[in-house]
Amino acid sequence: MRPVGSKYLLEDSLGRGATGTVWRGRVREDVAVPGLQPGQAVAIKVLREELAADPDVVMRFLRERSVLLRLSHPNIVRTRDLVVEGELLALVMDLVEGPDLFHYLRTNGPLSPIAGALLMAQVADALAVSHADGIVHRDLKPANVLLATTQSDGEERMYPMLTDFGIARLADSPGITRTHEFVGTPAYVAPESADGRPQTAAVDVYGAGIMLYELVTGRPPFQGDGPLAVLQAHLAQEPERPRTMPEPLWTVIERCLRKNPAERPTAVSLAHALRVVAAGVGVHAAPAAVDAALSVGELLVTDPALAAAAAVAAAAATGGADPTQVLPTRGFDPAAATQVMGHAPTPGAAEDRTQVMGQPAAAAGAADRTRVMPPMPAGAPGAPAAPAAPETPHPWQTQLRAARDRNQQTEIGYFDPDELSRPQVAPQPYQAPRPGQGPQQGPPQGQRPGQGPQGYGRQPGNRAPQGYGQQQPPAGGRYAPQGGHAQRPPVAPPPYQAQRPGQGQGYGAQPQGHGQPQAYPPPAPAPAQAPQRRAEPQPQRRPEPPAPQYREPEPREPRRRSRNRMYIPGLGCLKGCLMVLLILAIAAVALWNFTPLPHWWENVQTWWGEAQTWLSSFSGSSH
Ligand SMILES: Nc1ncnc2c1ncn2[C@@H]1O[C@H](COP(=O)(O)OP(=O)(O)OP(=O)(O)O)[C@@H](O)[C@H]1O
Repeated sequence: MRPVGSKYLLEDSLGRGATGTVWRGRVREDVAVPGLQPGQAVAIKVLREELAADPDVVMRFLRERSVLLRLSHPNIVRTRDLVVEGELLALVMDLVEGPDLFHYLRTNGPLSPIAGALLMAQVADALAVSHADGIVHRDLKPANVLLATTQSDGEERMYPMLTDFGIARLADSPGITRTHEFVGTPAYVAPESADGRPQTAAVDVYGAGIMLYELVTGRPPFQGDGPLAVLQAHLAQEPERPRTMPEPLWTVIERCLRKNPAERPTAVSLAHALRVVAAGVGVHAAPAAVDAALSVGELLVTDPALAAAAAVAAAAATGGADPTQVLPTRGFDPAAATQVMGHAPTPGAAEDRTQVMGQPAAAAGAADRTRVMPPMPAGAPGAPAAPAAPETPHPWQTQLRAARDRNQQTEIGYFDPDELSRPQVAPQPYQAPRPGQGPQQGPPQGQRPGQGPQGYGRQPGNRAPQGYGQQQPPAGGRYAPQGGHAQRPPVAPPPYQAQRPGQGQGYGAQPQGHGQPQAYPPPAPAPAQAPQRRAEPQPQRRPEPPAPQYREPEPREPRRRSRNRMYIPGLGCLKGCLMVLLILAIAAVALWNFTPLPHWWENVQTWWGEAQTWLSSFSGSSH
């Protein structure tokens, strides 16, 4: 066991992320740590050496120590200690024995709308508490939600615990991420983060919206063939409502995914709204609950401070007001949050920001997991006309790339400066499933099967194309979110699914006339493109075989000679012969000296002499 600092021992590695390695550890038996028992098991995140070596990160680490330590909520993994010793920075956290949501989804597939809403309601609770304390998570994603287990009524139940609070902020050091870079996870990155605007609590709400979408559909709403395309989509594309998404849930998601941060709901109202949705979309929902769910939009309250800030920003854009005033000051400390983003609203940074904002930073984008975005290259659309200097990869980027190689969850976004000037292929919109095909079956258009980001595009084989009716509650019904929902029955499909004619077998299989009102009209049809394409099938043209082309025979490689300049023809053979002769000579000497051969030779000579004598005497007597 390796010691960490003077109080902890590392046991085994639990996993490695972009910012460090998480270890299962233990408090030393002979020390006292407030809130922890001697010998207690803990999780220790040892930050990467590059972070520990950065004075800016160390300073921030120390400065935020008290904030991180006091952040306490049932759905937040508690940080117990921060270790700063020599070249080592580590966070000591409560150990959560359970999978993270990323791996859970990969193994079990998407959640039902009710389970997804209830799970995210608890995540939103955690966000509300942290936002009230001035902490923006900034890297919300399934990998940062651990599923803890608790016993209730003799049954194991799972509930989410948000981890990695403040890590993205710690890692975002000017010394590590240069101008125009950010630490984040592209699939979950808010548009304002993507283009370098100040990041407020609204970035977490955006991340929550992406996660919610992913939880119930199995894939994030914005995808693309690479980081650039994904970030572009965040900035420019509107999310598509999947056909099977219940309307109230879609209302919530759509509001969270607004491009304008001021239009997103607060985390508090999000948590409340999600519980209302969960109560009103089930087949057994009471009519009043169904009505409440349909009016969920009214519960989603925006932050007036953000709205005011947006107004100031708009004024600044037109009249040149001080953009630093854009930041809201209520509820959390956005200035602090912004200052550590590497896009601080200092005059210099503001200049930088203008440059970044001109960039379709989507264009600078990334596809997944924690990623450090490289600086915006000169020559990109909107970039200042600066002399293009070849950039060597920042050590942090190299480290992150290595981390990506080790851990699928982490990717680094390098992009070729030329790539920015090339038009990006926008990801195809959500393609409606064919009749009889499940809403989530198969990857989106333009994506090969099994190619979905982090494998989410792939649906587990146990989910036939039957809509939510096929979706199991997590852990085979084990997941029962806290807060009075623990005893909910397994999720059943919402009424509208059961009553839709002409759908896959799952719909027909639902009991009819169960006394529930049809809560929601069928969702709006899928984008016009897809049905049109199906309704008017174009004659498929067979691709013409390529014309046979004459290919020059490749010149033969010159024969390789030995490095020995003196080449004697036949020397190889001669050497072999000499070797054989030598071996034969040695064998002959050995035979002569170490066998009775000389004696036999003497006998042979004697017999030969006798034979000659006998022959001569025989011939003499015959004459
Ligand atoms: N408190 C904890 N208790 C138990 N396991 C944990 C804890 N914190 C993290 N882990 C596990 O450690 C592994 C690495 O966590 P980490 O946060 O470094 O990874 P990540 O979120 O995938 O990476 P990153 O966000 O840096 O890209 C994950 O598999 C996670 O489940």
